[in-house]
Amino acid sequence: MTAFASIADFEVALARPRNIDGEAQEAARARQMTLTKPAGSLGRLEDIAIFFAGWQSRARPRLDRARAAIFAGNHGVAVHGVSAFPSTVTAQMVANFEAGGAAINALSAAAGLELKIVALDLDRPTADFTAGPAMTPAECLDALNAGAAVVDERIDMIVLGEMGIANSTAAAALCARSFGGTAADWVGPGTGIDTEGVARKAEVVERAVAVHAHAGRSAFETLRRVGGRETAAIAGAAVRARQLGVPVLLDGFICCAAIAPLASDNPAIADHCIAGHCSAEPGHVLLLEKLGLDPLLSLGMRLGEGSGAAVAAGVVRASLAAHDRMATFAEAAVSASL
Ligand SMILES: O=C(O)c1ccc[n+]([C@@H]2O[C@H](COP(=O)([O-])O)[C@@H](O)[C@H]2O)c1
Ligand SMILES: Cc1cc2nc[nH]c2cc1C
Repeated sequence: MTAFASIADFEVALARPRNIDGEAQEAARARQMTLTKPAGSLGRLEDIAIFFAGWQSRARPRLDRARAAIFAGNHGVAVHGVSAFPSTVTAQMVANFEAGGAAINALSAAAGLELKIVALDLDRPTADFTAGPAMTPAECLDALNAGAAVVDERIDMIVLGEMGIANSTAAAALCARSFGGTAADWVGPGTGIDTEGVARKAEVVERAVAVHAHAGRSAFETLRRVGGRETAAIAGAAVRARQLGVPVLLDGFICCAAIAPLASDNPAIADHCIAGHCSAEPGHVLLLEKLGLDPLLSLGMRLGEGSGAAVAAGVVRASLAAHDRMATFAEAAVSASL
């Protein structure tokens, strides 16, 4: 069954998101105060446990089933020489994911995540968005639903990631259309293009913003005009996760750029999301600020494929383990104060 039967269905889900369970959140906050440590001494680990409690509606949240979903797509905009790699690498890397040889295979296994790879019509790249919309409405709705399909109510967390040659150009265009600023604010080296390449990329993004300036600015229109199938899928997965109360861990610049159009429609839409890390792609700092997200890690990573979020999943696991397994002052007969 598809999550979003129509564009209107998706728009309702975006406009009327589920709220956090304040009672579960309060119960988790109260439990934190009873654990054998000075209050607040586990820093952000305490906040993460309270956040998970609120979204999972459980005072002692769990991470028994956590899933990483990596979406892959190809991009017509690649014809402008905006990536250091050819588009054929997208399918080659998907084969590598499936064979178990990529960074995400090692990192998701290390973090105890179930890994799901979703290749989205790789032999049918999106249209070049400097000439017209990247996707038809039907194609974009299909991609949103492909994303939504990886989320179900039995999972305790969804980690989102992507793979797609040239998608850092699409990501920059999504950010520029969602949050304004100049193309130069949002472009960077991606897979490793040189200064000249970055300038070319900025021109491509500027042209895209101009070509679509007349069009509606809804999240759906932005996702379909200048995004890719994998970024639409990430947006669909995030909105579906919100409907089901499943916390989301976001990866790097491209993954967060998929949320930008949603947040420009509804600034509260990323409230159930945690940014796993801050990527080395320069636009990510500004994007995180616009999304109101404070990344868990900053390791200079810029790989994508969910890798930074998978590393951050280890921090989430640590947070929930401490919250669940620590003794209380009463249980351990430790004096709680002077
Ligand atoms: O996650 C990031 O912040 C990130 C930063 C730079 C590059 N990437 C990855 O590199 C690809 C996009 O880079 P490019 O140069 O082909 O646009 C895509 O497969 C992404 O997963 C990812
Ligand atoms: C090799 C390679 C691996 C990737 N993983 C995510 N994006 C990527 C881009 C390239 C080029």
